[in-house]
Amino acid sequence: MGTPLFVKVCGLRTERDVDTAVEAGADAIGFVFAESPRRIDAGTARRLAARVPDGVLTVGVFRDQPLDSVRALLGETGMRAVQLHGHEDLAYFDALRPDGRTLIRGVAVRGEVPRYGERGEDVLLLDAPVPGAGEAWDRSGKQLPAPGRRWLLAGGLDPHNVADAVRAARPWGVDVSSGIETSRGVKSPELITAFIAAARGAETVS
Ligand SMILES: O=C(O)c1ccccc1N[C@@H]1O[C@H](COP(=O)(O)O)[C@@H](O)[C@H]1O
Repeated sequence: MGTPLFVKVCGLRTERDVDTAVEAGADAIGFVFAESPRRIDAGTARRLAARVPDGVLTVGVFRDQPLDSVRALLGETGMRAVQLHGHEDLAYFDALRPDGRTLIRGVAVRGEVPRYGERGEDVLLLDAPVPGAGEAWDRSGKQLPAPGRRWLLAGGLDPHNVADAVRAARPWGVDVSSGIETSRGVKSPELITAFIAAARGAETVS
C-alpha cells in the first residue's frame, strides 16, 4: 500500500458541514477569507475551527491580500495552515514561514505546470484558472509533479470523477469545493461524505 491520499474539503461555513467532514475522515478543512461566496468572518472561522480535532488541518484560504491582515486573521482564528491562492511571491511566503504553519501554494494552471517548491511551500496545489469555479483544467500532456512530491489536485472534482482523476494524475492529495455543493456556497453533507469515500476508494486500486 502506498501513502494514504490526503483529502481536503474547502469553503465550509457551518457547524454541520465541519462535523460531517471530520466524521467522514477529511485530512484538512479549508475556510475561505478571500473574496468569494464562501467567505466567512473571523468569528465564524474561530468558532468552526474550534470543533476540528488536532489531527485535522484547518486551512485559511487567501488571495492577494495584505500580509498584515492575513497574519492577523490566522492568529485570531487559530488556523494551522495557510493557502495562498494568488500572486504571492517568495518574500511573502518567507514572511509567513517563521509562524510555523503549513504553507500551501495554490496555483491556477494556465500553461506550464509550476515546479514544486519554487516558493518554499510545503504543499503545492494545482487548480483551474478560476479557483472555486468547479471547472477542471486540461492535464493532458502536462508535466505533473514527480511522485512523492506533496501536491494537491483541485478544480472541478466531485464524488463521481475524483477516483478516476486520482488514478490518472497520481496526486499526493485532492481538494474540492464546488463538487460538494448543492448551490454556490451551500455544502451538502451527503456530497462531503461521498467525496471523501470516493477519494479514499481510489487508494485501494494500484
Ligand atoms: O472556493 C473559493 O471560492 C476560492 C476563492 C479563492 C481562492 C480559492 C478558492 N477555492 C479553491 O478552489 C479549489 C477548488 O475549486 P472547485 O472544487 O473547482 O470549486 C480549491 O483549491 C479551493 O481551495
